[in-house]
Amino acid sequence: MSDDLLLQAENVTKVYRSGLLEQREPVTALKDFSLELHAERPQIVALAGQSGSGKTTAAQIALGFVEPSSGSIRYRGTPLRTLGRDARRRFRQDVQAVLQDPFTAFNPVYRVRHVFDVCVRNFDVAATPAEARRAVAEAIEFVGLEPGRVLDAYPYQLSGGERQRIMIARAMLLRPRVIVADEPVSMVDASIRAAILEVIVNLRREAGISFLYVTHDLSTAYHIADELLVLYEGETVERGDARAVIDAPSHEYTRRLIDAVPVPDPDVRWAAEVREDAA
Ligand SMILES: Nc1ncnc2c1ncn2[C@@H]1O[C@H](COP(=O)(O)OP(=O)(O)OP(=O)(O)O)[C@@H](O)[C@H]1O
Repeated sequence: MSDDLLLQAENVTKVYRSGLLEQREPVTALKDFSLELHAERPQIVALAGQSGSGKTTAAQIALGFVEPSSGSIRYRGTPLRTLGRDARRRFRQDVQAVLQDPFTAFNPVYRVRHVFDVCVRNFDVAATPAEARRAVAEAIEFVGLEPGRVLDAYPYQLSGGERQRIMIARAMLLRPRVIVADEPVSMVDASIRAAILEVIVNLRREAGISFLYVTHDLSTAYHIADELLVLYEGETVERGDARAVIDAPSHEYTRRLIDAVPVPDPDVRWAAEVREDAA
């Protein structure tokens, strides 16, 4: 196995079974799912599909939050299940999550500063407190916010888009190799969406961070993703270069997803420019 493989899902299937007291049929959320993210080749891989197609399940499995029913998920060649303490800690730092609703990631009683203090305390972020403060400020500036204002704010005093950017800055502070972003822009309006997608593209280009970008929206995948996987009822029905797949889909379901994209999209021209810049 190549050392270059940072994160690898191999024929992963997830079946949710009901609890002892419930009598529901088991649900196969993900079937034979495979994915490779390489350490030396940062990529934005989009995972698209309609609601219930298995995207979040795949993301949660990649993060180690959900156990596959079969198949394996490996971090630097070792199955997640068998990672030792130190390797698990590296995995926890290397593979970060940015989720759909950033509000749930904040503790409302603490100022935003607390999110970063916890990271600095628990992870290897900087050698000295002064260096840590500098790294926090740099991460916040990278996502287009002003450290002096946001660090002393309470989460409710920020907009949804600002909270989402704070979560990206938090992930960035840990210098991860992969960010799993599950619908990171679905709850923000179009102009903020454009700014957040630009941060994602810049992080790939400037910090070498790969993204597993979960979305139901093929238009954003078209503009920022290198590779696109389309899930339909848990099965991967398309896989390939994002633009090539969308320009010439081979599966009827992908064609329907493309038809569902609202046109004209005010983001389209902007996002095309971002992608060209990134190339
Ligand atoms: N914890 C769970 N227990 C039982 N079934 C689940 C669980 N989580 C997800 N499912 C089911 O698995 C299937 C895939 O769900 P999943 O959330 O992965 O899809 P999704 O594509 O992310 O959907 P959405 O876009 O609505 O979030 C759905 O049928 C869902 O109801």
